[in-house]
Amino acid sequence: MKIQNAYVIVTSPGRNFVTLKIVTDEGVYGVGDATLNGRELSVASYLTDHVIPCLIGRDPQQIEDIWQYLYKGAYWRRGPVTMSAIAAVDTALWDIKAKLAGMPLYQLLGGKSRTGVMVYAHANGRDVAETVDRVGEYIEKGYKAIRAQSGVPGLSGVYGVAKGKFYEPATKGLPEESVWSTEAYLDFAPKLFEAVRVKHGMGPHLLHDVHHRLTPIEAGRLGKSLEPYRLFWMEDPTPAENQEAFRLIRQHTVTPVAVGEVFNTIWDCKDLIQNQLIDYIRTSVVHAGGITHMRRIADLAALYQVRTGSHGATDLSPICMGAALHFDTWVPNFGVQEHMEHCPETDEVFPHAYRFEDGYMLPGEVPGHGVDIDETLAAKYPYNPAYLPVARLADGTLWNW
Ligand SMILES: O=C(O)C(=O)C[C@H](O)[C@H](O)CO
Ligand SMILES: [Mg+2]
Repeated sequence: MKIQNAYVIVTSPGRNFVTLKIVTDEGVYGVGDATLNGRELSVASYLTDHVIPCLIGRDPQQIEDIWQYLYKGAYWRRGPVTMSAIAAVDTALWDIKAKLAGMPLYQLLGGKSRTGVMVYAHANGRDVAETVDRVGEYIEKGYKAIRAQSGVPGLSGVYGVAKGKFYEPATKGLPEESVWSTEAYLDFAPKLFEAVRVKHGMGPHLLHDVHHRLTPIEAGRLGKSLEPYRLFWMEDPTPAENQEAFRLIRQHTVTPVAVGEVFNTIWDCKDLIQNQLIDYIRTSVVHAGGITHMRRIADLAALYQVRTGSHGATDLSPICMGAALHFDTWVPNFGVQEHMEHCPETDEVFPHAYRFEDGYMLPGEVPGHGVDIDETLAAKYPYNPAYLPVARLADGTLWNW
């Protein structure tokens, strides 16, 4: 069997997505997500101009060899563009292999380790009252785990707070700018979680994303101040380039820490995991080299009782979500999966077998990862350039968004 054709589909049904389709000479095909929010066309070009010519004629069943060929063979290793491109190839090849086997992907990975994948929803509001209400709505829908984000008094355009029905940080035109104040946020965050616990009790798992905005000692203070509200995790409390920083956070708080949505390889998280500086690893199928590499990360994490909590915002396409749900169904050290609902246009372009049931998601039983792309419909939504925002302090200093 040979790879006969491969091509990239860029579409924007509600937001931009990049998809790789690999077609074999026996007619079986697979699809992989290659979306890198705000930098989409760089991955599309990396695939079209540099990767696809190397794929034609290869045996699509040699997933490991193709992964190694693309990783080692480029000489230039790692990075979000490279690893998203490799991820797209890898996801499409696993899709093909599972279709050939006539099995849902989780079976090929080793079968079910659980009956359903616990997912967390995004409750966000402009203020405490609205966020508390949103949490209530998700509890009503059956979610067992809910991330709470709220507007902070005195700050406009805080990360995680929706302008419309669907939260989407990327905007058309040049990057939007917002002003950040750590002081205002640190005073406010414990009040938000106190209000959520007072209204909804200690039952639901609560999560919170700090989105890389604090220094290590500030993160320690935040974690300590949130301890009474027993968070499931505090996410990205500080940028993770300097991994020693997490030791300092650990010295001050037992609030669990989740990191990794911007990581691309096992090398980005090796020290954090081996030194037990985090509790959840948030790497995703699309940004960390596909199923093949995610397995390596999860196996390393398992040695240190670090569990998975994969990134699953709306800029990760339904194809990534489908592949992630098969992975989550198998992976022994699963923690939780992020789930942000896609808009109806996105769902229509990417027909999928996965579904939500009472707080859990199920990957479906169709052979492959169970997600396809309707190319005719996709062609109706041309690429729409958009950027992620940037944040500045009140004096204009560029900060972490
Ligand atoms: O979902 C999350 O936890 C995020 O932090 C979302 C990111 O900001 C988003 O995926 C960036 O494209
Ligand atoms: Mg995040």
